[in-house]
Amino acid sequence: MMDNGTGTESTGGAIDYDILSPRCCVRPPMPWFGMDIGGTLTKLIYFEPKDRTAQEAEEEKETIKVIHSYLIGNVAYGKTGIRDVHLEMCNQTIGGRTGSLHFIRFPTCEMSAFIDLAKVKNFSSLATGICATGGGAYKFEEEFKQRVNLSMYKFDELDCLIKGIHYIDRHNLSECYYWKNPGDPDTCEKVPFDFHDPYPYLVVNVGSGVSILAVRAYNDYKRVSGTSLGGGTFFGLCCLLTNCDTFEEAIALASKGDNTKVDKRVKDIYGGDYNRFHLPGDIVASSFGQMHLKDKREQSSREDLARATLTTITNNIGSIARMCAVTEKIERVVFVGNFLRVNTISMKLLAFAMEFWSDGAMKALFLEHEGYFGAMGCMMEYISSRSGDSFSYPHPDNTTNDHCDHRPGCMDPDHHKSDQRDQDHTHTNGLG
Ligand SMILES: Nc1ncnc2c1ncn2[C@@H]1O[C@H](COP(=O)(O)OP(=O)(O)OP(=O)(O)O)[C@@H](O)[C@H]1O
Ligand SMILES: CC(C)(CO)[C@@H](O)C(=O)NCCC(=O)O
Repeated sequence: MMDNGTGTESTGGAIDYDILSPRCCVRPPMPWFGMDIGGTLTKLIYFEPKDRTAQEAEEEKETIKVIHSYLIGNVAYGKTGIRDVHLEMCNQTIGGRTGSLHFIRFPTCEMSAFIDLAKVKNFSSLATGICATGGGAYKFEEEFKQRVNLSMYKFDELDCLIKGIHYIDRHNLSECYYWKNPGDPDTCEKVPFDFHDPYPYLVVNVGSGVSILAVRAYNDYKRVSGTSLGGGTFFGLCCLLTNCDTFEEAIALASKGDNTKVDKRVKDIYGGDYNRFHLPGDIVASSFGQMHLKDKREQSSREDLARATLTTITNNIGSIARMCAVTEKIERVVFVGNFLRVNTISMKLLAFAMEFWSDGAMKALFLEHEGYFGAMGCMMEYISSRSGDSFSYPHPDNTTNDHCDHRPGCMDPDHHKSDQRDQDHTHTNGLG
């Protein structure tokens, strides 16, 4: 039997709830995390409750205090863990508790150090398990069990992705944006986009690999395609070609490079435009198409190679996304995933390509929390699954800040009883 941090004891895999505290009676005990263990990066969201009474704060277990001050007192953890402070979301009401969401990431190859940390911080005295999504939730399940006696509460990564997008978009007014005039460096600007009525839309999740989903309603999506040429390919090829070490370095190199020294453009082949099929001379006809020539190889710098790699991967993703959008008859395409982190080059390229190749019919949209939606959805799934129903995840159409008479981001069940009925109705063939 294990103490689960609520003052009750759990008798198996499931977490018990403190029935003595009405505020906690149907909610999992703190701390609340959502974790997305991806092929390259692990994303961790931590919910920091801000509504504790003085007595609750005092009675809080020492382990919770230690974990809390470690996470909130730092912005860097070890050599590679980072808290993205600029993404923090304050005044969020989730599962009846109000607090802040903190966004943390570290390379998945450091999972062993993370497990060590969970051991040192005595996490298993608080909970019998950890909720996780992404491939790593499966891959590392055994290791978590063996080394820290924590079970994995696993949730599907694409369910979590969609749920996370819906949650964060509804609770951060400036989440969604597009690039206006993406082809013109002088006038190009980031413009907020009202994603209030989003359906249907395509999600292109550019992580290590790429998954493309068509989302037709709150509880209706399918994975329509994918490609293994994703963010991992860019980063991997860039390391090989330029000997860079970090993603940030790869992007910095690309920002100073010129892909036309590496690629073959239409005008390198035609001497100008290929008018009959409306192919302007400036577009890439063949990625890396000049690199069979020794002198061109010698003239191309690390920066040029990084830029060409970024352009190649980005254009390929844009092209597949556009074909999926045509097939699915969808005009709004939302690009997410950490490949887009600090990567305005790719965002503008995608925005330009989508507009150009669709004659202005399609729009590329972007979200500020880029790679964190899976982890967010995971936290939502966890809270709703552990509370025995889905009260904490009401239908988003009824929970926008506009519709809620209560606090922004309010997800208090008492405030949304009628929303709940809507959701119960629609959830039967839901995402899960
Ligand atoms: N600090 C970073 N370290 C490594 N890669 C980074 C970093 N920042 C951005 N990236 C890019 O983000 C990609 C990973 O994105 P993301 O975290 O969305 O995917 P993932 O969950 O690891 O992968 P998958 O979903 O395919 O399992 C990397 O392949 C790289 O292109
Ligand atoms: C395998 C996943 C889903 C892991 O997140 C992702 O990396 C992906 O969608 N890769 C592309 C696989 C494909 O070729 O469809």
